[in-house]
Amino acid sequence: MASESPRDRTVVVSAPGKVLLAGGYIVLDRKHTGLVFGLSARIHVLAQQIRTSEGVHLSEIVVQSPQFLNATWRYGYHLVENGGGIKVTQLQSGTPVEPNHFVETTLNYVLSYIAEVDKSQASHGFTPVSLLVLADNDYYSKPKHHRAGERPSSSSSAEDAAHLPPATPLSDPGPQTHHHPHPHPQQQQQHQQPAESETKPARPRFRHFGTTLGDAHKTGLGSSAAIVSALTAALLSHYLPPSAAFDLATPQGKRVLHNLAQVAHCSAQGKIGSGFDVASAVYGSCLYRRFSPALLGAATLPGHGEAGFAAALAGLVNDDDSDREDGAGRKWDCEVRKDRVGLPAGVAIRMCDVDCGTQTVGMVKKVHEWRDANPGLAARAYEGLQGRVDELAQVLKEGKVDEIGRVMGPVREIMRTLGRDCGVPIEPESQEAMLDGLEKVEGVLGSVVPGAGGYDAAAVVMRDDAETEKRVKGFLRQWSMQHEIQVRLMKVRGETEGVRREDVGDFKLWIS
Ligand SMILES: Nc1ncnc2c1ncn2[C@@H]1O[C@H](COP(=O)(O)OP(=O)(O)O)[C@@H](O)[C@H]1O
Ligand SMILES: C[C@@](O)(CCOP(=O)(O)OP(=O)(O)O)CC(=O)O
Repeated sequence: MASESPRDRTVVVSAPGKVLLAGGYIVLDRKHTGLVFGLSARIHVLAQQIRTSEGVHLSEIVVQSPQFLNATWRYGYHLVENGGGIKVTQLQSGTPVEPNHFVETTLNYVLSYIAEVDKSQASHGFTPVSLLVLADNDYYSKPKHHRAGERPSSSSSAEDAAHLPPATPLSDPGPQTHHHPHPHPQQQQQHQQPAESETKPARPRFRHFGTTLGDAHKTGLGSSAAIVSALTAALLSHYLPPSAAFDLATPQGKRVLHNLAQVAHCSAQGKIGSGFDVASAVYGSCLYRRFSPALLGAATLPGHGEAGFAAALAGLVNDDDSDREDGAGRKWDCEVRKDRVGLPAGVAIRMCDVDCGTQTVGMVKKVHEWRDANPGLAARAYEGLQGRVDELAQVLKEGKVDEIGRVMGPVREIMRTLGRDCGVPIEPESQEAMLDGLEKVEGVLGSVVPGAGGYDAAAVVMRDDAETEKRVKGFLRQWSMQHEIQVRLMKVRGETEGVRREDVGDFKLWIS
């Protein structure tokens, strides 16, 4: 008899989105740090064993995002020879499903790690698991017709989504159509509602976006880092037995999670960024110094599937060949300073989504070209920005509300100048004008273009009261009308906590 019932292994883990309030570009350099806040918008992953009828053997891993159309990814897996790790293969049947590269890569890395540290998983095979991804609503914009209190006028993709055919059970390996094997409770609720009900239905906690994931409009909160981190944590918590000592609540558990999620995220991205987004998904708000990029080079880690990959991955993630107790021999040399970050009481960091359709590609590449061509100038600009990052962190941490504006102004100025020097729109004129206007609204303490900058987002540090929120929304409404763009204040706000286990009871609707 199995010692654990399937229910025992059901876990829900969530990880927050991010906003790099100050330190864009300089944080790519280990000499410098960035001030990053976790966000209240989280991506949750519910892992539960798929229960099969007696005698039926399934070796599937099913990932579903029930907020999107055609978003069920089914995988088989096999052990690659010569210690190349576990490789998952997407199973297609019926309507083809677009691959989900971040999910697939995370499964490859995390299952390889688990099979390496717990050899019994490799010999017995992984028990079939369902992984449900539930993203807080602010990660994606609403479909246009739901904006500004409008009601949908006719049949639309969102409405179609609300009338999807009934669901097939998760354990059914039969042909797939574009509907969700796991029904969206919003759909279930819709069917249960009395037809004559004229009352506005309650806003669902996880709404259906009525589109495929590929067509969804992202609001730039760092969905890929949050999903990679939450999926990694859910898999580790679900599969590793207590004897393997993976515990998300401990510093060692967080370290393993952080290292593994960074490696998987970099691989899926196809580039090694600073990693501030994964660090804040795991640890929450912090002053972040990056890890040395060489850590993930071919000298440390063979490619996935290559001979020796699994053992090298486990060694790198566990970082267990460090020779000193204080960790000084550790390979992972990133720094996460949570003690340097805080927010004054009564002050909130809020995010604006700017829907302007302007893309900013290759900004990092251009900034680096400029930096390499102008080392002296660049070093001065980077040092100047570092000074302001530290000052801003200190003012926020020490609760000096009256000084926030004084220290945020120069952050904007340096970013704007950097953009002009490099010929990239870090704080383009349209954003400059909007932020100037926003900063005149009573209760707004400061604003910036977060992260790499560009046209599509703004972060506002403001007094956390209903009156200020009303004035800011009013300003943005007017600005949107006058400039024929859509700018809206999202509900999401800066929050300090990183990854966390959620109460499974809060997700009862989603448990099969
Ligand atoms: N709700 C979700 N369900 C499944 N996969 C998701 C979800 N949200 C994001 N992803 C994954 O993350 C990718 C988006 O990553 P990216 O373009 O880097 O966006 P971001 O800037 O938000 O991190 C998607 O293509 C998908 O692979
Ligand atoms: C330039 C950067 O320092 C900051 C980019 O921050 P964003 O928040 O703009 O990032 P994305 O969500 O990936 O678009 C690059 C980095 O640190 O990796």
